[in-house]
Amino acid sequence: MRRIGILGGTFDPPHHGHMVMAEYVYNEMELDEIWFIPSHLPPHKQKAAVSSEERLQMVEQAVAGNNHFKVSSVELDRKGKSYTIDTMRELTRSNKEVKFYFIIGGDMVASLSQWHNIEELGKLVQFVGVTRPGYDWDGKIPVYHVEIPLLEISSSLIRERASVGKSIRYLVPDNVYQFIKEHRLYESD
Ligand SMILES: Nc1ncnc2c1ncn2[C@@H]1O[C@H](COP(=O)(O)OP(=O)(O)OP(=O)(O)O)[C@@H](O)[C@H]1O
Ligand SMILES: O=C(O)c1ccc[n+]([C@@H]2O[C@H](COP(=O)([O-])O)[C@@H](O)[C@H]2O)c1
Repeated sequence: MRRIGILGGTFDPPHHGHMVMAEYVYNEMELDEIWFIPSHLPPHKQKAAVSSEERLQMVEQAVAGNNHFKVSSVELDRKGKSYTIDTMRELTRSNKEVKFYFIIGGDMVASLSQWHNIEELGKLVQFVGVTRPGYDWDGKIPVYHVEIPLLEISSSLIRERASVGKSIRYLVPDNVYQFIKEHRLYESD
């Protein structure tokens, strides 16, 4: 049975926090691949600042050169709100011989119980929470923990810095940095 990690996100833009968490979980959980899945409309967040197409292209740039990182456009193709249950129903139907691990940041672990159809989702995937040492979780849905070096990088930080003309170099993979500059993303008008 293949073991696939899923990293869903808005990726507005993708940054080194995403890359480190994906690589650590790949390594620590002995997975075969990690699939990055950009949301079309994030379920519990404001609409992304840039288009789905631009976010998809940035994620493709971010994973380029890593053979075990792949990108799936399943949520962008489905349109509408990107509930994880819909995505995982679709992926488990079309990948019978795969065990899926859904990777989330430590900040999301506590709100897991509010996810759409969480009971069913918990049967389709094994959740993996990427957390700081000592993070406690006593919810109903079991979550494996993988510790990563704490990286206080977020897409919001990057959007904020770019909008006031500050450098975002080294917060994102270099080709994502080049893409953002070329397309003048996140600049204020
Ligand atoms: N620096 C980080 N360390 C650990 N997990 C992270 C980090 N940044 C993002 N994540 C996790 O990656 C997943 C996708 O995140 P997302 O694309 O929404 O980026 P974000 O940086 O959290 O965005 P925003 O700042 O716009 O809210 C989520 O599960 C989130 O918790
Ligand atoms: O399905 C849900 O109810 C749900 C609620 C919150 C977040 N998620 C998923 O969690 C992933 C990270 O979310 P976000 O908001 O940080 O981009 C992304 O794949 C979302 O679709 C899913």
